[in-house]
Amino acid sequence: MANYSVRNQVAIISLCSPPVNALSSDVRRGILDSLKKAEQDVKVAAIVICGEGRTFCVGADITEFKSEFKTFPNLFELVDILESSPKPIVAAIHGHAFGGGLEVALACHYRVALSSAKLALPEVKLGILPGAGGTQRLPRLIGIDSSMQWIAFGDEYSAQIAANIGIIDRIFPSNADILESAVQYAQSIIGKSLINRRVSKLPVKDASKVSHIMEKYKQIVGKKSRGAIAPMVCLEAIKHAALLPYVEGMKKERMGIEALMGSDQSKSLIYMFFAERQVRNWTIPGTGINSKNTKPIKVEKVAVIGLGTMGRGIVLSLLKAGIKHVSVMELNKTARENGLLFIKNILEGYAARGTISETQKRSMVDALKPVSNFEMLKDTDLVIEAVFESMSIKKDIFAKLGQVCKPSAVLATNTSALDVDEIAMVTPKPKQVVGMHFFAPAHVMKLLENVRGSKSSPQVIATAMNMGQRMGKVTVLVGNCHGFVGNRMFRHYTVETDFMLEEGAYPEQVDTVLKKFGFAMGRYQVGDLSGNDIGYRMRTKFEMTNKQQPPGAPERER
Ligand SMILES: CCCCCC/C=C/CC(=O)SCCNC(=O)CCNC(=O)[C@H](O)C(C)(C)COP(=O)(O)OP(=O)(O)OC[C@H]1O[C@@H](n2cnc3c(N)ncnc32)[C@H](O)[C@@H]1OP(=O)(O)O
Repeated sequence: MANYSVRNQVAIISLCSPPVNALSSDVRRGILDSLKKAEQDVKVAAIVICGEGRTFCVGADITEFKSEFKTFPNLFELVDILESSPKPIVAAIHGHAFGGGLEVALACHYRVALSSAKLALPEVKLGILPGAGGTQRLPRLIGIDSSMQWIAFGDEYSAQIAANIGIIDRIFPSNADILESAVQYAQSIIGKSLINRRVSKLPVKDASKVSHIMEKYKQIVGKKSRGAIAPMVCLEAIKHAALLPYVEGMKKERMGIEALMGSDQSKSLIYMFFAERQVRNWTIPGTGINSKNTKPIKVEKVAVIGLGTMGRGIVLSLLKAGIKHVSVMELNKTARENGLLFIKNILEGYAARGTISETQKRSMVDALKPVSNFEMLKDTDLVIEAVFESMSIKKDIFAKLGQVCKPSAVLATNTSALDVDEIAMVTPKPKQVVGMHFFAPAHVMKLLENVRGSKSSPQVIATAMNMGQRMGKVTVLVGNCHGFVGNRMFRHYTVETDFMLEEGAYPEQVDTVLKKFGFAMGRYQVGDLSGNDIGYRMRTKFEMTNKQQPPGAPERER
């Protein structure tokens, strides 16, 4: 839905569809009806489109994709109607202008934004392309090169970056009133010609270089998005913006979206989008305890024990999450020095690439606190143990943590398969113990499996879940069983690939096929990265007939 009002010659069309103002058929209809009112009202000289609540607009309503093409106006039609309005339209952006939301803004004649706003055309992450003129308007505004960067990878950009390259006309401070600022801006452009403000009418500045730019992005996409169809279709559609008039380019864009919408890849990515959100709503089966009724413990000081492959990545994830005090404990001098050097080098790399500023890098390095004994962890809020996958070593560490840590401290183990309850029992407060199973490399991989022990308290679970979300991880709560969920799934995959080795394939041949199929890494590369010894230990424990597993051994042991 959209609300309509008029203030000092400016009509205000405010999208009102909580929580994120997705462009459902009702919202599109509401915009169109309001636009007609504004166009017919002789007292209205300019129009502002804004979003109510936390955001401008996150794009098409993904839940309505199936009927997207059927209802009038679809997004594709709406953007052209907006752009051809005889009265100037200003998009007032706060929060997010994503996907169709940004396409609506591109169809407006001016765009203003709060400095805190984020912009993106992330459709490629749903296996589709920006199907409402995004592939045709963006190149006319910022050129082919930048458009390919924005559209083929779907990343979000700050309003400031968008202003630097010409998408945003005016930035307001993050604490400004976006509507008030936009109305004033709209008043300042009343009476100005719209000739150069209709983006579809603009030429594409770097059109002559399209073949060269296309080749460059084909190479990058081929490497970065191996196996994905949508990025290549996006590049093709953008190429047409350089080669064809707008109307013809739009026909090509339409062919692209029709081919991608409903494809297996798109269906899977959309499933993943909703699944990633669904897991935030965790629950403890049969108890009524859930994410809505349980508060996490406040976590300011975190410690990581062990600076091997996993510990380093976990430390980096915590630093990136903005934790200002990260104690690191590694008793082996060489491992400690190597680990700290690795962390600092990665932070240097982020700063060099502009992912973080120099100031952020310095504050992350300052947050690192090497510690040499357990006593120094006594006021830590959350300890994440990430040492060698051995029950006896972990029990030894948790017994010590149980003695020195404050009673409210959450004690987490990064075990990938061991029994969290067995580890918890060596501490005086097993309810404080939980599993936090990261995947290597932990600063890159988005999945975090939090393991609920039989004694873990709801607050402790909420704290682990909250910390995972603070780190930007897709955080899933799972039960305590051998291999939890991730490794139980992975096991079936490894069994099949191992059969292939038995049948004569080399590990690198198996990996090559998997990577060609689209996997980021081959199965045997993953083994090398995580350590094949971990798999060996897990298999030994898994074995139903080995000495440790007499007949009748409990299910979790099997
Ligand atoms: C004939 C031509 C037809 C063309 C049609 C095709 C054109 C498509 C163009 C598009 O616009 S496709 C959609 C592009 N937009 C996106 O992909 C954005 C998706 N959303 C996000 O990435 C995030 O929501 C956000 C914008 C970064 C905000 O993140 P935040 O963490 O703040 O909120 P969430 O928890 O993710 O979302 C809250 C709530 O809203 C639901 N939701 C978000 N986006 C959409 C959406 N586009 N459609 C429907 N629902 C959406 C989300 O599922 C959450 O719901 P919940 O029930 O609270 O879990």
